[in-house]
Amino acid sequence: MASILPASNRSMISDKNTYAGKRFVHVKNPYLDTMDEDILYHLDLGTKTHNLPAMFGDVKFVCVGGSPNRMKAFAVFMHKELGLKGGEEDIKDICAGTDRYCMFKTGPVLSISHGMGIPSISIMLHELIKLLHHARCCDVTIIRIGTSGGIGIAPGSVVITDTAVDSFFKPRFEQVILDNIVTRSTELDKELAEELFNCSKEIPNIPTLMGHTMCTYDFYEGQGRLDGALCSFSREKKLDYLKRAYKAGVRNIEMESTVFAAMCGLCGLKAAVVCVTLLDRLNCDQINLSHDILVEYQQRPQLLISNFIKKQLRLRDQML
Ligand SMILES: O=P(O)(O)O[C@@H]1C[C@H](O)[C@@H](CO)O1
Ligand SMILES: O=c1cc[nH]c(=O)[nH]1
Repeated sequence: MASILPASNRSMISDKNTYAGKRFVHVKNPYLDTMDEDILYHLDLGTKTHNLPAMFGDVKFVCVGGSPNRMKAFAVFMHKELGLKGGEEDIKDICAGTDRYCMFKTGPVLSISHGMGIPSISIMLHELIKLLHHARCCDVTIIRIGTSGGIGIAPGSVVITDTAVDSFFKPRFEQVILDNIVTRSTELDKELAEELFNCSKEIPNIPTLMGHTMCTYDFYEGQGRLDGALCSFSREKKLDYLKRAYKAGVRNIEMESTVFAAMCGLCGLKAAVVCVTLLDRLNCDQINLSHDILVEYQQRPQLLISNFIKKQLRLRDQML
């Protein structure tokens, strides 16, 4: 594991990579220490080309989501909510040199898009975690704000994930490394999920619940949809699967939570997943919401997270 501390200080690091009460982001790769330069290719950033501690050292909250527009909208919203100087035009895409991901920073909040699915978010997370490590960030909370399909709950409900599970309803993420399958835990920060749930009680008219989130490798067959280009199962089999998922505690389905939980957990980031549901999969497969409703639903997790961040910052100020 690479360390940002001089060797003489390493005995002061606890198991959780804390130092003098601070929780640092850690990487678990001995080769990183031996590299003269680290190019974060898909973010268009690097340790020699950018002063990462100066650019990102104050980051305390990282919010990620699939869509670039949603993550830009979230950064603009946070900027206003935090009462920071300057307007929307000042919030620029830090990764503009690449069209793989978008990244916006406002005060201590970083907002990044990750595209769709496990491979896409995984590449982004490798580079983001290295970025936070190189920038010497500490006490970082990371939250995925996404969309999902609900099971047995009203569309527009917000699900705070207590456990991310795979398609077999198991709390694990299987990563193929060389020709081995490595199984990693998908445990999320329970305290953070509880805090978010308590925060949601202060926001009227947005039904919010805690439940398991199932993460799949595909939107269509992988989520038991009958409306893809391919479908090899019956309506009865689909409903039987989704009802078994519900019985196992699954309340929504998306495509990133297991790898997100696994990677953030291994690297010392406090992580949560908060997704709005766009439909009830027990009733339908197609998303037929109007544009306005879709936009409003996507703002629901943003509203909750912005309230949470403001609360945390107020608490921190009181403690200083
Ligand atoms: O964060 P988003 O809304 O992209 O999350 C879900 C899971 C997939 O990436 C995508 C499928 O529509 O939405
Ligand atoms: O049904 C849905 C809706 C959004 N995202 C998903 O992964 N599934």
